[in-house]
Amino acid sequence: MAITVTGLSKSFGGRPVLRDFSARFEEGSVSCIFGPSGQGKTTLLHLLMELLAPDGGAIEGIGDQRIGAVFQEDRLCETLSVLRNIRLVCRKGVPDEEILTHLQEVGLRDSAYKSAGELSGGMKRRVALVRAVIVRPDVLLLDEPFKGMDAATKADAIGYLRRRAPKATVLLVTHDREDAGQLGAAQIIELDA
Ligand SMILES: Nc1ncnc2c1ncn2[C@@H]1O[C@H](COP(=O)(O)OP(=O)(O)OP(=O)(O)O)[C@@H](O)[C@H]1O
Repeated sequence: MAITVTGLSKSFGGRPVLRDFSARFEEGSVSCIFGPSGQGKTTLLHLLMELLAPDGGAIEGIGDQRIGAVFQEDRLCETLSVLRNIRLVCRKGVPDEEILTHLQEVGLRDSAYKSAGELSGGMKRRVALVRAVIVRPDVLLLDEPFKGMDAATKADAIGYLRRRAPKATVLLVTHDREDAGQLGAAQIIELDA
């Protein structure tokens, strides 16, 4: 189902962050969201996830869909192993082997039994990406998911995303213009003042 956003507005402490923002995200499409720091990219994702309420406007088409998210922060349980972090979002009965296969695809199989807190920044991002993708989401909301990854690791992560979530509606917040081409983005949204 397509997601439609109409006339969305949000202010914090009287300062407008989003003003009359409208967009349509077609089912199964990739949209990249660019814009300088502080222009409301993360806020937009939080509104779509209903972590924030808008001051005005409407969001339609997302309510019944399964959402996977990579937040701007990793939001991992640092003392739990990588495997356990991912298991937290999986249904009962998902075998370890399935989780390990996902981890292998992003180059993390050898880190499966390490505590999340021991990983580098780019490794944590990949764990967060697997955690978002493994639930087979209809909608993927990704806030700078490739932060801290070198070019080769990022290429692997993009390949993983395209292979494992080919039908998801993807909204990707990024500062890297090349991501749009690599992900075959159908739409580019510029948020700026
Ligand atoms: N919960 C909040 N309370 C108060 N102000 C907030 C809150 N969330 C965001 N803001 C403010 O809203 C503005 C937009 O923040 P947001 O994180 O959406 O920007 P962004 O475009 O994602 O930036 P960046 O590229 O730096 O991640 C910022 O000025 C931020 O300080």
